[in-house]
Amino acid sequence: MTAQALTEASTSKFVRIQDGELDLNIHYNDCGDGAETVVMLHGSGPGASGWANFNRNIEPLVAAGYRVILMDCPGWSKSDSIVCTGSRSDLNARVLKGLVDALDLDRVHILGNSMGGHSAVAFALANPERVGKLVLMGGGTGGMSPFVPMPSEGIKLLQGLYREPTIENLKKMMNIFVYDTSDLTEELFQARLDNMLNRRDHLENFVKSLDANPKQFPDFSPRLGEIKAKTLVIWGRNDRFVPMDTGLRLIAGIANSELHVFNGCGHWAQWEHADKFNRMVLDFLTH
Ligand SMILES: O=C(O)CCC(=O)/C=C/C=C(\O)C(=O)O
Repeated sequence: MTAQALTEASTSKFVRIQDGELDLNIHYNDCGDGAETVVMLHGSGPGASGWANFNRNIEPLVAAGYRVILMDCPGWSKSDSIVCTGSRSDLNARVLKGLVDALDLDRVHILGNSMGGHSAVAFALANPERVGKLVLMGGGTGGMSPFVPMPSEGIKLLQGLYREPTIENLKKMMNIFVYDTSDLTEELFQARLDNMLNRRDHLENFVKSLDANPKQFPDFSPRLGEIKAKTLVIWGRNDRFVPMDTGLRLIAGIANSELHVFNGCGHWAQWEHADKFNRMVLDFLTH
């Protein structure tokens, strides 16, 4: 498949993951056919999906010869819905293990945004032999910040949007989500709202999950030293969702890691600074 031919519809696939009490139909996009695979894991905002989070990053990686898999976590997009009362990071990691087993992939690089970063770290802790390199943007572990009151202003707006999914609340959240809001078109807002409202079960289950367990993303700080994978941590200097000092905790814990901070960048580095981000990731994966 050529990079130009990639669309959400033409790459859309499903897999059934059965593991203990889990029995879930999981949606993913399968792009390119390179020998090395990069899995991309999206964030936890309402209406998020692999395609929505990474649409500016897929083609450059496919063109460079990677197979790119976008997994929609349980509770998002076309994947089955779920109420999660424990660690959502570990739940996503279990589902990803099911997916890489089903696709017969021995080892994958994982690129995770926010919740996707938390889930990538959970996967690396549980399955170290299955991980090539890690790229963590605006996430990697939950936990408190010594500098920013938690939940952060962005996370409060995100949770408010789950409880009251209106276009006004969506705009309030998106307007502090990215640093430069000029790329946030009415079309983008509408597409995101449609994604959200198409799956009210996801919205309701997220709220039930939060009510049952407000700490969906545990603090992995004490275990970060176990991660041997080469890791690139990327943050936005102006991130108002997951504070930048989380990135410092990650590089303090993961020995083989480095941190890049984008100036003029909110919580969506891979979208806000896509060209430089893509070059940086390709360089990191190749060397
Ligand atoms: O609460 C956390 O630590 C994670 C928050 C998070 O995952 C937010 C992500 C939002 C998006 O990536 C999105 O809406 O696209």
